[in-house]
Amino acid sequence: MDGSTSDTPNLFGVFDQPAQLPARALPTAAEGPFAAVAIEKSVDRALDYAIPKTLVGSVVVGQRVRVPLGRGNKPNFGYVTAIKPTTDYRDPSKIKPLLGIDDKRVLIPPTLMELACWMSRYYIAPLGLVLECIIPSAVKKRTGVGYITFVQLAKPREEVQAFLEKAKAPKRRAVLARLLQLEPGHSVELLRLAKEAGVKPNTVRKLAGLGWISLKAEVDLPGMTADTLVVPATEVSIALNEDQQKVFDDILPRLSPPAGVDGSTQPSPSAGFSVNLLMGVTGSGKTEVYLQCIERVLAQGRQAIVLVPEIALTPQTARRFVARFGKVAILHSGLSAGTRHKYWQQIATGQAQVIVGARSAIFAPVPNLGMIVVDEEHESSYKQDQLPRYHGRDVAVKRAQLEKVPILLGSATPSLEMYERVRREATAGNAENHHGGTEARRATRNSADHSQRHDLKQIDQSRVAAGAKSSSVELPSVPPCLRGDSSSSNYHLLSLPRRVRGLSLPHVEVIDMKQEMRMRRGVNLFSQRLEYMLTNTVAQGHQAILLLNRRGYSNYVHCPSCQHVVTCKYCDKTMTYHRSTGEHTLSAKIMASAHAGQLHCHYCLAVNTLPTQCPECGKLLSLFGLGTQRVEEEMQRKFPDIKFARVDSDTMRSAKDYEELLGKFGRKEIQVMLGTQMIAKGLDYPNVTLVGVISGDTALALPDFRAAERTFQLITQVAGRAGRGDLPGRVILQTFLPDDPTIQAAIKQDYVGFAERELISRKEVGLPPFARMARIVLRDEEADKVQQTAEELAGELAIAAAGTNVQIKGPMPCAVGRIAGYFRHQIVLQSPAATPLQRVLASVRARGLLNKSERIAVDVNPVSLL
Ligand SMILES: Nc1ncnc2c1ncn2[C@@H]1O[C@H](COP(=O)(O)OP(=O)(O)OP(=O)(O)O)[C@@H](O)[C@H]1O
Ligand SMILES: [Zn+2]
Repeated sequence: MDGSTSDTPNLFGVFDQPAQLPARALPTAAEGPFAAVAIEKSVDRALDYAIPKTLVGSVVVGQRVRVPLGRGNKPNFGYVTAIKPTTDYRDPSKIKPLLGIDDKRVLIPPTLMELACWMSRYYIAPLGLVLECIIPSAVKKRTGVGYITFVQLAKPREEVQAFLEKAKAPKRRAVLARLLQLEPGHSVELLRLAKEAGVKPNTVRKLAGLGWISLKAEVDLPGMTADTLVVPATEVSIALNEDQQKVFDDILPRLSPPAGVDGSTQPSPSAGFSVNLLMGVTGSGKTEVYLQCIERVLAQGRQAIVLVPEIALTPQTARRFVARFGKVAILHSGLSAGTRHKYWQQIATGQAQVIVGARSAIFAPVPNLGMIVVDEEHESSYKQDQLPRYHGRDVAVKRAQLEKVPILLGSATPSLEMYERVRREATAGNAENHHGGTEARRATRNSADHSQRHDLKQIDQSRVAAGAKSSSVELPSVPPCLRGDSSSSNYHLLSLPRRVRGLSLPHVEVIDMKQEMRMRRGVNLFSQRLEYMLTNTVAQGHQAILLLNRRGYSNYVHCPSCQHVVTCKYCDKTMTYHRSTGEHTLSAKIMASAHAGQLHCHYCLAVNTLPTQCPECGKLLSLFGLGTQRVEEEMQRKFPDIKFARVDSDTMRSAKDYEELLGKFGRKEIQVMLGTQMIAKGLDYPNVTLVGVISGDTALALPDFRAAERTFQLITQVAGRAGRGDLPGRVILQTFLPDDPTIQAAIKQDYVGFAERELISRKEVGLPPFARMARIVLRDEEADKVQQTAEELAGELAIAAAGTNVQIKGPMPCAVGRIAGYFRHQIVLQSPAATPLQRVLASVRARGLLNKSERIAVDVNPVSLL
């Protein structure tokens, strides 16, 4: 970054009235300094502009500016990424001057600028687009900002004095006389001046037209920042239990501020960047550990950012932060533009101490970051599925590294990427620095015996903290500079192997649905066991959660005579039947004509009516496959007295709907919630004693190498909702594949066992986390054309990859070969290491072959391969 940022005006300086230069007939300016500007549009590089004399010193890195672009010199917005004395342009005389500063504030502080540049490189996204995504549009548009007009004399005091002596107009005299009372060079608010002079504001303004005074509009900062953010904290810390305390003590030294921040001169040897993966079973009190770590950081006058997968789905978690700290900004999608801007301003001034939000909260411009927490780090909703296709968790790790602060990642089911990396780096760090890795390992094993559920045999547990004898003590004898790359020793695996208050994990009972089908007549969505348990649970006044990870009624409309399956006209996907609300059907396998409802495509959102007969042979159609609507129907029929609610994106239109529903569930007005993965996350209701998984298999068959991982995570997470109060929890897991190893691991809630097995098979076939992957999806309305373009691009990639260990796979049609009328082909790049892969992509990008367009999407570290 350029040194010129050091004299950056206060982040909240006044907004400039944009300095205007005529757009046409731009003077050329060969002299420096120059500003490199990333245009908001998708120009894939920063362009140099000359800084006009009048603006030298005012233009700084991170500001939003106006620049001419293209032949017509059309004004465009962009962000200053660097100030430089010279330019690399071959003909500097052709360089255009910058038109003006749009906003005097530094919208992108230096570290965020660095982060943006990294994202642009890493995720193959134009820098301007990355910056666009970092700054909320309400901030750019300055929504809700009030202005105050200030008045100042524009002529020498003597001249004003002389004028006063002869002028007749009493009102003007009053105004000018008042201004003369000010200290030279000072200004006064227009409204106040008018009032004090006993004139109308307009009278004052007229004096500006006559040249006597100058007016200057300044942002009403007090109005912007003084607000309701401060809510009195109502909750006090809970005393940590032994496991939590061990984890906390382990992290504590890494939470200390760098030297000087708290007046100390000695830097703590472990302060700075560290990655801490907290592997804690469901209900083990991870959130309490986050809260107490954050408390420390706030006490040092620093701020914390907390990422949660989706605010709307985790209102309980968000509330706990507010209850504990008060000055918390919760960035949820329901904020008005004005509030969003206000929050941004409050964050930037350090008034908001804790920022809680979904992935984009990682861009909060906090002035003095102390730590980052990523809750449920395994969640795929951290990945953005449009440009820039970043992963919020990975960007968070990068930001922590740039800011030299610790990051705490928590999950009961860590992503294999994170787990493998932390385990590897922690071990490497230990082996390198300790020479005692094995010893530490032995010590860990001896004392880790209480964690029966975590089969620790196979992993190198050298850094699992809880239950271990402080195994991840930092290594004071080795000065930081000798530790080599920080990544070798800054990774820590921490664990909370037990639930709080001695509660046990719920018992999981597996029901083989094949057998169930043989035993009972007809199609039964609920096994006898689940029916029994449900009745029993409700009879005892307890509550239940039922999971079915598919919405709609039936995902498979099929003709039993000719085997025709109804697919979307625009996608290679079966249509899902959605019953109209209020409609009832009488049996699961029923004539289509008895149904009223529509066919929905979950890919392109197309909606059709359900055909009355098979379009191929004219016979009657059947409905196959489960959806939440169908389970709802069966609930109504079998348990007419149970008060239950269906929770999926069709019934929950807004965050408010969901909050209301959770409120009812909390007050026990609802006995059973039936829903998609929406209800699998973070819910903490002590009265829930039963969790039913209607079909454990829905995600297993997806053509994606993460299918097993997703299945394991989902089952374990939803199982974790049971038995969080004093009563033990039970889980009924229905499956057609009771012997599948993933289902087996899920039954035992054995994360380590699952992870180790899955990692071995990923390693064998060279899939992430043992390979870096990038996926390029091309699309076109014409099948031939997309194939041809894909082949050309694959050819170029192959040339760029020659002599490297980057494999180019494809082009091949995507698993979903057509979406919304577009044919889709993909090319997958894979390499054992990240760098060569990045190099290949960079070289092809530099030739303009990956430019942003509707027809090509580059996804680095994709989370889905459909
Ligand atoms: N030391 C403690 N003693 C007693 N109760 C605790 C303690 N720590 C946390 N709790 C309580 O236990 C419950 C579960 O804690 P928390 O929600 O933090 O678990 P978690 O690990 O984040 O769960 P999950 O991952 O399943 O969402 C909460 O109600 C919390 O208040
Ligand atoms: Zn479709």
